Amino acid sequence: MSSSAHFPDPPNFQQQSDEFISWLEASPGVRVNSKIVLADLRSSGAGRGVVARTNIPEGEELFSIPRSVILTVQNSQLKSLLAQDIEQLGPWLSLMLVMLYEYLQGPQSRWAPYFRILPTRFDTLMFWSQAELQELQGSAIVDKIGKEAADESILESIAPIVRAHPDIFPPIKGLDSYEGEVGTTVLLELAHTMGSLIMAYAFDIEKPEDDNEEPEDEDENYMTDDEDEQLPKGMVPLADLLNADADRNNARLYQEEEALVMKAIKPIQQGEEIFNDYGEIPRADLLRRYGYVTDNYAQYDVVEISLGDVCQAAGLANSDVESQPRLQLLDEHDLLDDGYLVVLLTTLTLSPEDFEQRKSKNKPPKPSMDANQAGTLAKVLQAKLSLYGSSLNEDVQLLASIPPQPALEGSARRRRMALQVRIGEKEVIQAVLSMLEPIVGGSSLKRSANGDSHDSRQAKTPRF
Ligand SMILES: C[S@@+](CC[C@H](N)C(=O)[O-])C[C@H]1O[C@@H](n2cnc3c(N)ncnc32)[C@H](O)[C@@H]1O
Repeated sequence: MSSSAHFPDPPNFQQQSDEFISWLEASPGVRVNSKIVLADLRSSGAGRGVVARTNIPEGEELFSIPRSVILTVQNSQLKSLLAQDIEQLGPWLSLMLVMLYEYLQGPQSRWAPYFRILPTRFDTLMFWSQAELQELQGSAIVDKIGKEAADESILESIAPIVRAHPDIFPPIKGLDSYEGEVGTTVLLELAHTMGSLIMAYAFDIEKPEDDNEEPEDEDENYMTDDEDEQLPKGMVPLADLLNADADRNNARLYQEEEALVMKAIKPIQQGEEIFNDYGEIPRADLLRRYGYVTDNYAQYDVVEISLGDVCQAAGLANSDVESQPRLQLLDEHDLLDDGYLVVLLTTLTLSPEDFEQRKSKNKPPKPSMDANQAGTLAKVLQAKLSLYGSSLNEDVQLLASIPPQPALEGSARRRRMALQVRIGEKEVIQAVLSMLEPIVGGSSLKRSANGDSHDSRQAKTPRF
């Protein structure tokens, strides 16, 4: 993670980096280009990162990690120690169990020098207290954290295996067992640490023969339900020490037959940081998955609108498809999914006569955005704005009074990041309200529910 407090032994930071690189380079088949260095970027709040020592041309290999060096279910000894097939737990939980095992092996683990440089504390939302999460009140991200579901999965699938094999999963120092209240709390903490490492560091590992196939787009949650569909995950040493930037990324990991190879995808200048890409994700998701926020990603911020939000603004009693004929009509035509907001608004704002006509022909209306639909959407957005505990103007002023992120620790850092997320989402809302205003006409949109005049912030391109 970003700041020094997230690393277990900050005074030995550089030494641990050096030991890690020595260990890696001594592993059979590993190649590390001498033009790169593992750098200490704590002063800019980015933990470790990889930097170019000299100019690197486009296409040059930066490092190559044989598949046998990746921390995976396949490569760990654990599978030979347990009778059951741990792969059946799915990609998340199986790797979590394997990482728990390797972590508890301490210096005996094949990956011990790797574990020593991985963070043990996280700013991902899974670790925020209720009071800290309060700062994100109004943001849809709070409902995506999935802490309770993750706890349940760990207790159901991981805990019984760990508890049944104290020889394989020894209790950490000072603990008798992973039974009872204290044991369970410690086990959950350890499992979440591994889960968070997987979320922020692991790669989906394609099978060699799948080289040309695009990996599935998943990972929405900390642990998703459709695990059968997912690729196995693995911790790829060094590849996961690249920080990320959606615009400035200059390297990519290629999954080859025998090894995973990081290559420059642009010419890289001496002293430049080498970035991977986590994709164009909103800052709320950056915070949830990776525990940091950067202004570069402000352009990807979104505001999420649920079916329920739209139905409520349109005056429907509920958003139950069975009991709402208008929703039923859309559902029959597969138009209730994401991406059909305008046709939803059009259907919900049809007059009763027009709707009856459409229904009798079993034909949804063509999407349109006149004053009616725009007014309903504006209502949705104003209702969203009213959910946040503060106005955009208040947030902007507050942010201006707080020091930049690298100077902050703990709750202060989290508060600042939540503020950035809130501001981003409210700016999207305000930008859309501004676009709707000429369509709706009149003065109904002049002022948002929180008292922000929305003509001040129009830089954002709204995305839904
Ligand atoms: C895959 S790791 C990268 C290595 C990490 N910096 C470290 O020291 O272990 C991902 C984590 O690095 C941090 N990170 C990645 N990209 C960043 C960036 N552009 N700025 C700041 N921190 C970043 C976040 O804490 C994220 O969870």
